[in-house]
Amino acid sequence: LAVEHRRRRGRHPADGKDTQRPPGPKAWPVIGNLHLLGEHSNPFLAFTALSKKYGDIFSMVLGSSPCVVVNNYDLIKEVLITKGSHFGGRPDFLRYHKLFGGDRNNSLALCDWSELQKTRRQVARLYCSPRLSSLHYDTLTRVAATEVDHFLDRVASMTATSMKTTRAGQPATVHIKPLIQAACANIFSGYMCSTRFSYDDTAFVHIVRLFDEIFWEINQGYAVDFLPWLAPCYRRHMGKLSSWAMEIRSFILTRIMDEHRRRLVEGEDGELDMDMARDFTDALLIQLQEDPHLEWQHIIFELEDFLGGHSAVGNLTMLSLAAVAANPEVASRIQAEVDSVTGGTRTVTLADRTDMPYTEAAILEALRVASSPIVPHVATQDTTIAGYQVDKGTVVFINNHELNTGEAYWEQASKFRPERFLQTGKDGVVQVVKPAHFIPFSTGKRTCIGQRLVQSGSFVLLASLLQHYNVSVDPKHPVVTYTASVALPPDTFPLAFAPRESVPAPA
Ligand code: HEM
Repeated sequence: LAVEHRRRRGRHPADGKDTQRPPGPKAWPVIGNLHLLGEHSNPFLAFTALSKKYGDIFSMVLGSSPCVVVNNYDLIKEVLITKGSHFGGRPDFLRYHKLFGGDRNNSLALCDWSELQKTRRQVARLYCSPRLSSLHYDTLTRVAATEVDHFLDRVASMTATSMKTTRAGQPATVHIKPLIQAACANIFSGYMCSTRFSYDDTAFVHIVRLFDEIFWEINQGYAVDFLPWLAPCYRRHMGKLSSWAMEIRSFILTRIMDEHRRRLVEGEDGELDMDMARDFTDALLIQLQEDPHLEWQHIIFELEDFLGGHSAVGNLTMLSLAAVAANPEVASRIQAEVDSVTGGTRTVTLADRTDMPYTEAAILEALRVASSPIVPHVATQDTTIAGYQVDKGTVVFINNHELNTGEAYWEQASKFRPERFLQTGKDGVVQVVKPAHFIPFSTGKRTCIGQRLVQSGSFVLLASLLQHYNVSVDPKHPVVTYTASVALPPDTFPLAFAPRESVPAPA
């Protein structure tokens, strides 16, 4: 009752006048409005339905947590940009702590905003947002090219094996997702840690699988997030999360960190400086020496966090591939683009990306349709949105699903149409243009750091696959995707592959 009462009226933090809280459904004892989310297959569909009744900003109570949901672009901008500094916190979900050694502040994405996070973010940005034509971008291009060769070799052998059991002339059914995940993991570890693992290295394959399990897991919503007293019922589940994360950390320590430390820190007598950093891992170790506020566990978790980003890229690549397989005209246009850029004489590389706007647009379209959620923000002070009072500690949900799929924002929103992101300039050059309301990586002070890596990794894998194969949906294995999620389960649908004729053999 107290929550309900506080929710209805309050004092404006700045001027002390009575200010209205956003309208919203009446909360039940104990569960608040959680049941309303259960009425739809996905919370974002529930948000959109509730916004029709209560307006574009409304409040609700989940368990005992006061929440506000914003549903249009202007309100979203107010939260993320104009008042970004009022909404820099993250919710305190038990699962988030379990994944990061008992403290979610070990994770850059799930921590509350602080000076320490600002410093960690600066180094991460340098490596994880490599600028075009920078040395880091050159390294990424080289690493990705090496990986694509290994990847295509393995796809060729998987396709050949599958074809032995397929009728002549039929495409091969291939469970491609684990291989895509492994290739992405290698692009990330090659770029961030100067280390590549064999696809036959069972410990590596296992860790890639665990990362994918965690990515799927972190994209689910659980009642225990808002009803922490349910924790005893989730004990086994939480234990599983902790043990996955511990296994990953131990792999990173023994297979990556130890070598870097031996080479860099223990091998040097004098001062270390950033110029000596060969890669992101070195940079973290040097930062640890330089910054008294940083501790060993911070950099281990940071590396784990960023290496784990490969899972998101792999899932997006798989979704893009599935969307292209289901839309053969899109596949043909990508193939025409890649053939024209490479002249059919070499395998596509990351350097071709700027000349392949249609392929880039297809990946953006996959991102739009998938509509990956923006991590909830939390008000770090008493403040307002659109004049409504919002108390410190309120969880703010950003309904970007409406932004990505609403008819108000997109023509033929339900269709997969990459060309919606293309514009021909006066000089006749076709360019990728993103409307301002398209913010798949969010915007403002907590915007995604990994977007360049995302676009690079998914581009090079999607383009090289389509360069060498016609990919289609296997009628026996329909494509199943999930609303408002870029995540697919680790065991997901296979796709059908038929080698194209007259394309260059992988090096
Ligand atoms: C499909 C791929 C990805 C999508 C759609 C995506 C999207 C997002 C979104 C929506 C946020 C939340 C921003 C906010 O709360 O306002 C975020 C945060 C973040 N992302 Fe990504 N991301 C992807 C991949 C990656 C990768 C590959 C990395 C790292 C290599 C990464 C690193 C981060 C970090 C560190 C944050 C937290 C920033 C902060 O809270 O200060 N992301 N991402």
